[in-house]
Amino acid sequence: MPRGKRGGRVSALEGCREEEAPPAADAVPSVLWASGQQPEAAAEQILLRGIFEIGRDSCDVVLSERALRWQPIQPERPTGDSKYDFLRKEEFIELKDIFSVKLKWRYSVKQQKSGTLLGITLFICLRKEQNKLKDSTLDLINFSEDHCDIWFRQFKEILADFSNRPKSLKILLNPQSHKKEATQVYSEKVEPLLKIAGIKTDVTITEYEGHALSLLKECELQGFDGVVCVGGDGFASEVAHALLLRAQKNSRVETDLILTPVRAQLPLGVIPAGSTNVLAHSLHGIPHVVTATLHIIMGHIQPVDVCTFSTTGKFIRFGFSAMFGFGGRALALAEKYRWMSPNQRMDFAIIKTLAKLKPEDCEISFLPFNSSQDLEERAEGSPKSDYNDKWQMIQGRFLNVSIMAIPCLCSVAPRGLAPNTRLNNGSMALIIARNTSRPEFIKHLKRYTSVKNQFNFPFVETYTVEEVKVHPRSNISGHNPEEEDGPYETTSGNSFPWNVDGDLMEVASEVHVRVHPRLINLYGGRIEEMIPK
Ligand SMILES: Nc1ncnc2c1ncn2[C@@H]1O[C@H](COP(=O)(O)OP(=O)(O)OP(=O)(O)O)[C@@H](O)[C@H]1O
Repeated sequence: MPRGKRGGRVSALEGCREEEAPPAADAVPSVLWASGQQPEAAAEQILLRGIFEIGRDSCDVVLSERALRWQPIQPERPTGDSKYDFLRKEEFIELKDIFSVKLKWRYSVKQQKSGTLLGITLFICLRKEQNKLKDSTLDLINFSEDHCDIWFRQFKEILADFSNRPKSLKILLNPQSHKKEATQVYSEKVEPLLKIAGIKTDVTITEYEGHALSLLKECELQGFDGVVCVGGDGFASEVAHALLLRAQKNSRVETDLILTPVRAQLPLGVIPAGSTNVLAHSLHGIPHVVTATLHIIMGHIQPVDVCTFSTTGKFIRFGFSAMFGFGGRALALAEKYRWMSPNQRMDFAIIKTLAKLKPEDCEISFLPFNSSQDLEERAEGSPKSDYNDKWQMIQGRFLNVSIMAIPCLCSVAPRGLAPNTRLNNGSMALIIARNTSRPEFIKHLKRYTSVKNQFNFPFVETYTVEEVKVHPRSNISGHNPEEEDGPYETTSGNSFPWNVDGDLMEVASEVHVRVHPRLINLYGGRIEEMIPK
């Protein structure tokens, strides 16, 4: 059986083009695989066994149902010599970590069409520290076309069995996100990986605010396995809202007042390319483009809780988190300074809103989380029996009210704005900051950046809830047209600004927020599983 020359590392060949197998990231540090939990080899059926050169060694390679294992071939040694056993240490990768396979060819300048087969390249998803995923390659070198063909077809078959992985995606890209880098992020980091994985894409670059919403109302999504948005939180929230609205319309759910929404039909992938990437950060534990892309490619799915926002019996929108009071006012003010860079205008608005800090006089009623009810039942919209009489009410003057269905991890709050909630535990965190002095409130805000408990202040209360109604008791503090750049201005007269996933929502009266367990599937890994213990 012809084999590659010893020591002839393929990536080191000069003057050659390797077309079929483009170089992905750096080669896999094999020690990483070996240190993982090895799948039980003995019990597995062997699919193929053969010899390939891996790295600089000729290896005995075994492909079984769950893993690919290899061991350098060593000359016979006297038995019982532990030193040589160590040298023969087996390495492996699990098949579930492979996302593509290509034949590796060498083309010289003269060989434009038919090149020389060098072997097979496997594209692998590696788990790194801090929840990061990274793409890598493993070259299996063998010059025999027949040999490689058998292995190549076997790998293709294995990959085809991962039916949860998307084959075709609708991509929506906001070119205006953050510093307008979403297009570059997509073409440089996302598209090459999707191509290697053989995923078909249909890309729409949005042209105006609300474009994604109107497009997803009408466009044909048959044939797509998922939708992916490239942008920030406002954009991701718009796309999630659009997918959920579409699902209600398809199921003929009355959208004037959505009580028990149906789940979105397609999963959504979120590529972080905005000024705030709270959703992607909460989903993946890190706002990292390659990690987000690999979760999509690998078909990792997370069902995630979603809130509905309504007022006076009318549905407004879907969303993942909201802030009323300080958070809403700061966003409303930042929106007036769109000409500034995103970070600049938000910093400026926060400082200005702090300078004019004012409590909101309101009544907050909430339904505490009923942990005894089955989440699956709730997700299916089963009635809540007599639990409705458990509503509680608090009133007073509040500086900020946060209502969050997801942990809201972000760079300024590494533990999350709502560290006690999970992506899909069927509850929301209600965090209330009562009126206090400005220095005390600032101290509370600063705590978010540290690992200390940001809620350990006498004026802060936290609840785990299923529903919340925020009812401002007077409208006086609403719109104040006299105050040219005051923090209370809204664009629609006497209304109160809310910050819903970084988007401004202006509502004049009571807002009713309800959480709906696992309403949308998002591409992402389980953070709890991913954080090393
Ligand atoms: N082509 C476009 N032009 C202007 N706005 C757009 C366009 N496409 C989408 N949008 C809107 O831009 C808003 C903000 O986008 P996104 O969240 O991606 O960026 P961001 O930089 O994180 O935003 P923000 O500056 O609000 O934090 C979204 O609400 C979205 O509807």
